[in-house]
Amino acid sequence: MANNTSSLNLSNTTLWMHSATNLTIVDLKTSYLLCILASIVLPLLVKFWVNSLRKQQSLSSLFPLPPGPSSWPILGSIPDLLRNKPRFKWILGLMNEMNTEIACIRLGHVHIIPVTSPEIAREFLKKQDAVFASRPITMATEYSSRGFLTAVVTPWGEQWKKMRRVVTSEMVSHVRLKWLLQKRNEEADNLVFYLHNKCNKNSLNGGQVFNLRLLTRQFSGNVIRKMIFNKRYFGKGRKDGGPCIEEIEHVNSAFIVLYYIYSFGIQDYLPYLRWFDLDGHEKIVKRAMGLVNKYHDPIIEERIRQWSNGAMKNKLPEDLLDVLISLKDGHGNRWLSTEEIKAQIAEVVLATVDNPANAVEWAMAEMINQQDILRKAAHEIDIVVGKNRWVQEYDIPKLNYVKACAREALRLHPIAPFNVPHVSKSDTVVSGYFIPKGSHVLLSRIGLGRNHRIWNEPMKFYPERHLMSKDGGTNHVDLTEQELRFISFTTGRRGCVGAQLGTAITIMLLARLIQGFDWSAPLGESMIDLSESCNDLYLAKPLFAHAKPRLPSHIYPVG
Ligand code: HEM
Repeated sequence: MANNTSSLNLSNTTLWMHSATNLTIVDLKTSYLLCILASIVLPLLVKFWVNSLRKQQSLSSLFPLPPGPSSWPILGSIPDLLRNKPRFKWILGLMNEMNTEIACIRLGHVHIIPVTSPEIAREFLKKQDAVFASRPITMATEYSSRGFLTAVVTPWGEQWKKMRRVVTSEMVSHVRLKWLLQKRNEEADNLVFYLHNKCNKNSLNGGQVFNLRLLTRQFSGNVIRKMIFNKRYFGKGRKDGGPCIEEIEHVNSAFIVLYYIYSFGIQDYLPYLRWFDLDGHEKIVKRAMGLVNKYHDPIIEERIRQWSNGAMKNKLPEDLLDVLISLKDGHGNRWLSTEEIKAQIAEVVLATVDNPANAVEWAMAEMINQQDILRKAAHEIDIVVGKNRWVQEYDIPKLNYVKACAREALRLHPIAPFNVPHVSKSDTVVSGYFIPKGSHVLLSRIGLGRNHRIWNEPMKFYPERHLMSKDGGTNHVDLTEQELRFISFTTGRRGCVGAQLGTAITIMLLARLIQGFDWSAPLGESMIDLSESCNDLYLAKPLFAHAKPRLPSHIYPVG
């Protein structure tokens, strides 16, 4: 037994020794391999690190920052920003003084890069689009997006990708827009019904004077409310199709938020001062966003309850809110949280109301002063559509001149001084200038659209400029401008996803106004005053104009 045991022990020991030897050999081999690998990889890593460090150093030492004003330590040019209002005019004034189409203004720790040249704009948004595909973190956008849950203002990352996908495929895709066409048609019909009704009731020289700022903003608001909530009115509504106090407050609040988004608030450049709300922006934005949400949130919460308690079990989605609630992830759970739904709906309302309303208000003001342009647009509609039916979205491809008028309004009278900011994700060089990581690139909408180098007589409202092609032929016109000679929907990773809907709302609004009515300055005024507001780019005074029906009365919708 003992022998057996010892032989067993012996064999165990031998086995152990064998495996130990094997292990040692394996260990040795592994270490050897690791050493070889390390000796190859480590130097490579170090070289890569040194190179990228050198590249960073060399970028900033080889290339200058774009020209800009001298600035204070820590504060940068914030004292000048505080002294000069409106802030966008001060920036453009500086660029004019320095005779430059790209500049660098340091505000706190942020480099602001304003651009007025389409060639340089294309370098940012086309050539180096991937580098400039983020957005800044600001006080106002934090409120408008409920902490960066949405597609427009959220910095680059997974949340932005998710919500951009939601908006693109579930809210404004071709299929969705076709599905919701009837709702948009109802609002286009309601517009001419409301105007015609008013003209008949209180006729003044065969027509009536209207506030076109109110009309255009309400039309855009009505369309998006119908598409999202399947309703025009939040409250009881009005039989004549006009807005009630709730809808006016809703759209006005949206415009207030839009005004303060990216408006150079001090807290965005010196975040530790946010608590003091030095320029009062936070209080205003919080209140206005609260008013927008006051109308949306109860409807959204109630609808989510209906979907979860089975009340909608056998129903099909009727509007975009239903669509968002019923989206499912790979496990059959709701894909969007309640916060995401609320945030994205509010953002789509903001994204929809401003550009179409402002472009049409300005286009109408310019065209009323140049009646030959108005007549030409009306003539085009008469030829394409006739006088026995209303213009429809399917007519839009054929309404080249009407589209040229809207395009000209977007070029000459943009709603905002700058495009939505693009933030750089790394150091880079553009147009021979060093652009540090984290810079805010601001394409100037008026700097581009009114650039003398690009446009003949840039301050003239002249739709024909969009019809003539370089070879003397006629262009097919649409509202997009990929070459960034002015800003409409821009291009690239952060470009607008709502171009089709935006075009439909803008052109239907403009075309229905022109088709249904003859427009002139109110009685007693020979011309519309085209002065621009001192603080922004709106018409200084809302456009009031006289409308007179121009189609046979049986064509106008009733009730
Ligand atoms: C005439 C109407 C419109 C105009 C002129 C317009 C213009 C713009 C512009 C200039 C941008 C910023 C692009 C950039 O950062 O380079 C933008 C972004 C965006 N727009 Fe529009 N827009 C219009 C209508 C709409 C509508 C109706 C929607 C509907 C959902 C929409 C959704 C968006 C979204 C989601 C973005 C952000 C894309 C991103 O950051 O990834 N827009 N739009």
